[in-house]
Amino acid sequence: MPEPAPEPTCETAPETTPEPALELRGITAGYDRREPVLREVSLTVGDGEAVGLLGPSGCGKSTLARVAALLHRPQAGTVRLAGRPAHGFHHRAPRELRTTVGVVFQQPRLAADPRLTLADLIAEPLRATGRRAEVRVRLPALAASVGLGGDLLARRPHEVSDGQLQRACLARALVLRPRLLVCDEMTAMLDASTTAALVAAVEEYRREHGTALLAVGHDRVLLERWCDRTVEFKTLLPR
Ligand SMILES: Nc1ncnc2c1ncn2[C@@H]1O[C@H](COP(=O)(O)OP(=O)(O)OP(=O)(O)O)[C@@H](O)[C@H]1O
Repeated sequence: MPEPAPEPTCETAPETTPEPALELRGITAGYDRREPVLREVSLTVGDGEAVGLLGPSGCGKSTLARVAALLHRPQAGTVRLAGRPAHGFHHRAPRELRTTVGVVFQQPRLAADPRLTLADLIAEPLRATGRRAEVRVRLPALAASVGLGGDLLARRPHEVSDGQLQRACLARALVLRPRLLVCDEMTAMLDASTTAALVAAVEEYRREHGTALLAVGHDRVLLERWCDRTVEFKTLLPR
């Protein structure tokens, strides 16, 4: 006779919901303390979730993206990354918090150091965080996953197209395996086929690593296809 299955007990561990990748609460931020661009804005991106942020030009989407990426300090409000507070630091947030977010901007030529080869551009965050040994292991696969191969990696930004440079910027944003990727108009300067290739590369990466995404843009059709949900900037303001 087989042993009867044990009765379930109420001591079974409760199911835990993972912390959201990003929680912004009551964010007030801008460039002039008297006239903030963002006033008490709140936004949550769940663990592994993809959220598209839409809104009219100048409403503050990029400012919000920069707050989420810990590149712009808010005047008020709280920022949590994967449940950990990332606000209120005297200088800037510690490195292990900053590296939980990767960011890609609209204009790769403004974001990329013109002196570095694409290989060095992608690998630099690994070197800067003392993980030099991982460069040889991780770089070829990551570069290939964003569609960069052959001699492109040995070229400098002025020797490649905007699309190729943006692929390198995407790989750089992913090289430390962030929990959250922020794409601020990542494809705004690119043609349809390069846009499709970059979005596919992000999606492939997210499928493999469960990375959450905050994608800022104007292209509603693209963001609705790409993301789990889209939000209008105005809905993030207090009611
Ligand atoms: N570095 C800065 N210094 C001063 N003002 C800035 C700076 N960056 C942005 N602003 C201003 O903040 C406001 C919001 O800009 P932001 O770029 O966040 O808007 P956006 O919604 O992303 O716009 P777009 O869709 O056109 O990119 C604008 O009025 C802009 O002029």
